[in-house]
Amino acid sequence: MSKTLILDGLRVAREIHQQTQKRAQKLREQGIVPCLATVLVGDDPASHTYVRMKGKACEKYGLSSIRIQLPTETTTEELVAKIEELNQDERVHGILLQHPVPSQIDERKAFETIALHKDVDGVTSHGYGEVSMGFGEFPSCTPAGIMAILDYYQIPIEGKHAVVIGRSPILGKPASQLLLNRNATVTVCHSRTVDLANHVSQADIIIAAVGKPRFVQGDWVKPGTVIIDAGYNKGNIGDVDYEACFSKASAITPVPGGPGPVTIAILLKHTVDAAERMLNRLVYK
Ligand SMILES: Nc1nc(=O)c2c([nH]1)NC[C@@H]1CN(c3ccc(C(=O)N[C@@H](CCC(=O)O)C(=O)O)cc3)C=[N+]21
Repeated sequence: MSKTLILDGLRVAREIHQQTQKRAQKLREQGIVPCLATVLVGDDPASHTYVRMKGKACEKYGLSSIRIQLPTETTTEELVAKIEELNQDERVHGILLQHPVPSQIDERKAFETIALHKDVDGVTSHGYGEVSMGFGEFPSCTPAGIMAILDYYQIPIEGKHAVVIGRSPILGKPASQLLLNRNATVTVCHSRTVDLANHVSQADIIIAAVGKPRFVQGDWVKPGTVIIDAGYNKGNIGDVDYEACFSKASAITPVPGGPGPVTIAILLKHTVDAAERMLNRLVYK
């Protein structure tokens, strides 16, 4: 068997960040500081870590960020009001509401409140719909990051059979749409799928987005498959049994160091995209 290629998310992220940093610098010279607002409800430690990483990345690459921290007992109405305020705030170009929110909150309703032009995280149904139709500007960040990894390593997508495991609104479902728009043949598997292993064994590309540690087994995988592990379980463990799948795959993302860092790079890129668009509206209006 030939050697397995490790798809290095840090390398892909670095390249995206370099471009973002240049564009952010240009914007600053024109008097606009691209700004991401992050909203975190409650005190889940993992969510705190992710949000902190997003804020730090903004700082490092020349964006500003506003961090909104709301208590665990926040109501849907309070969260919606906060998001509406950020929609109105002209300094803010992108809004990220960290998923998951505490269970008393209607998360969908909160997501839907985000103004489309600030939905850099691709969580609104409007944004998702546009992305699915093939003209959306801000696909959700992990799916966009997955595509960036495949493209960076020039992995062919057209005509390939992609099996997406998971159908969540900001990961599996939009990932399947992006792959479909690139002319992959897409199978979407989920918790009610019958004979999952059989579906997975027919994949040329596997996107693991289930949220179960080391779920995808080596003996499900056809030799030569490209494996993208988009899982982020406790302790930085992916959704793929890495050791067992590595020997079968032609290429595989590690966790950490796979789609995670690229997700953040895409989020910042989208924020700069949104800021550039606001500037263009000011100039050409
Ligand atoms: N509205 C919303 N949008 C999201 O994009 C979103 C979200 N909610 N909720 C949680 C998930 C998870 N997520 C990750 C981002 C970066 C890493 C990442 O960079 N991980 C590093 C390691 C992290 C560490 O060092 O602790 C890596 O994989 O190499 C992981 C996971 C974004 N998410």
